[in-house]
Amino acid sequence: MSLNINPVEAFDLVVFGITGDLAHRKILPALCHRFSIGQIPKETRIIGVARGEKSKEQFHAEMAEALDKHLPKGRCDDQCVKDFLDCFHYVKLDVLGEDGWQELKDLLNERPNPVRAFYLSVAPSLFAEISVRLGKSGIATEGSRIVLEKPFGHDLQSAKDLNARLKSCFDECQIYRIDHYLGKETVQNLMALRFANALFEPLWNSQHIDHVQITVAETLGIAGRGGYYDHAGAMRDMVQNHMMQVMCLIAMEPPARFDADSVRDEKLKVIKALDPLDIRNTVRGQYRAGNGGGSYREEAENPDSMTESAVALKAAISNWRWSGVPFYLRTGKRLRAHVSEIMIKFKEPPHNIFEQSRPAEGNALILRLQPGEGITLMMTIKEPGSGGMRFLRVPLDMSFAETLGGRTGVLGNAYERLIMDVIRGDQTLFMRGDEAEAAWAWVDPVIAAWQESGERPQPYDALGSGPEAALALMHRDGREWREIETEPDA
Ligand SMILES: NC(=O)C1=CN([C@@H]2O[C@H](COP(=O)(O)OP(=O)(O)OC[C@H]3O[C@@H](n4cnc5c(N)ncnc54)[C@H](OP(=O)(O)O)[C@@H]3O)[C@@H](O)[C@H]2O)C=CC1
Ligand SMILES: O=C1O[C@H](COP(=O)(O)O)[C@@H](O)[C@H](O)[C@H]1O
Repeated sequence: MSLNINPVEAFDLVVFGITGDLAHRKILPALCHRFSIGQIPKETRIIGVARGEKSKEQFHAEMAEALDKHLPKGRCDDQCVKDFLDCFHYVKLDVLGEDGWQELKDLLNERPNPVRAFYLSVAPSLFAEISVRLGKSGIATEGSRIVLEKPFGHDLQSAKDLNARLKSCFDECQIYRIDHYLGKETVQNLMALRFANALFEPLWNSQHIDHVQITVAETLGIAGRGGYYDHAGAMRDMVQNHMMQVMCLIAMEPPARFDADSVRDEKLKVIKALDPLDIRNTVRGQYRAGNGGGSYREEAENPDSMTESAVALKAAISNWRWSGVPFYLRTGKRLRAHVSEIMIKFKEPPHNIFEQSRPAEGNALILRLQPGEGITLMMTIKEPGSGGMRFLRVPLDMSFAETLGGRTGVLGNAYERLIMDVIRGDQTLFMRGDEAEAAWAWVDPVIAAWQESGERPQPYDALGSGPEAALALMHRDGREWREIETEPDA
């Protein structure tokens, strides 16, 4: 199969926070890979910004080291890395100070490329300050794009304040709020599955679907990120953004077109149709030492922490399509497997003609986000050779790696797709400001209720199955979570 990589025009990308973890682990490898496959022209300029003094040679050496560490082997040979580094410039600039801004402006204006983008890979507390400075100094020109990392605010009020400050300098069409889950192949495939196939859409409603499960389980803990995480917790870190975005893509009505506003309008309608979360339909957990793993509180260096490292909840969407179909969401750190998946559980056949042997369960459609991206349809078939009609549940399995062969290798991480979308000016896979606010409006009251309750999150064993109460959340509805298959962490 041939690769469909459309080259973009040369662009100028300023990365604030070029020395940071995210820039090294995700942004640089993403750009380097797209450069190596010829999508990014060599006239592109990548301008790194941070506070340290660095010579050009030192900066290039640091970037080369980061690539050596984080770029998957075989993605780009030495000559290609060398050519890629020729795109790099460095500006020493403390975004809270006055120095360096003019140098950045002069560099950008020296021989400007048609597209100018600013990637804010710095602490969220700096987002508003940087965007206002870019706007007021004229460094951000008409049509410039600004990319904001997550978290977008800490609650509804802070998200509104940030939106207001951003919009004082940028139009909404210039603002790209990253949610890297939207860049994952299977998440995009969810839209292809629903809207490029006629098969599923007629079944995609409360008449045929019993319930939906969304699982994001991680084996990683919070070591090294405790400062941020202990003030956030799983609800803010994962549910308000990634999981709600995935839920929206499952639940939204077909947009009229696959363009930014059509898709985002439909997602927003889903968020607005969510019933307020009842605290009794939520579970929060915090891992304790177990199975050789340390406790959350040790990792957070906060012996009294009340922050949740796991959440499970039952959501209800009050509209014609989804009335009576629960959406169960669960996420947690330090669980026994690293798995992200969606399960659409269909209802059992309405009438059983096999009176002696009823198939145990209805069909299930499973979309695996990671690892081993793919789609599985659980079917019921007749057990071969058995006397009479006895049934087996078997998978109709499609692994992207097997089906698409070499083509999946070229995809790289979710950031690649999203960064290239910024350069192309396509906002479809980015959150709009009103979506981010609506998502906060949904989770804020539960976070407040948890805090008011004064109750400790339920302890669960590190590297175990998660809080017991999450199982009970399902059992009391006569349902079960899909078993998480243990696979080595990616
Ligand atoms: N790391 C991750 O896995 C993820 C990160 N994010 C988000 O990405 C953003 C960056 O995170 P991360 O890379 O982990 O953070 P780091 O702390 O590793 O990096 C922060 C960067 O900001 C720079 N910086 C800090 N203060 C200033 C300043 N006053 N002026 C100029 N530059 C400054 C630092 O450079 P220096 O100190 O050299 O000046 C450094 O390059 C955050 O918003 C985070 O929430 C989102 C999802 C995942
Ligand atoms: O944004 C975040 O996502 C990661 C999980 O991302 P994944 O692509 O590895 O599934 C999570 O670990 C982190 O806490 C959160 O900030």
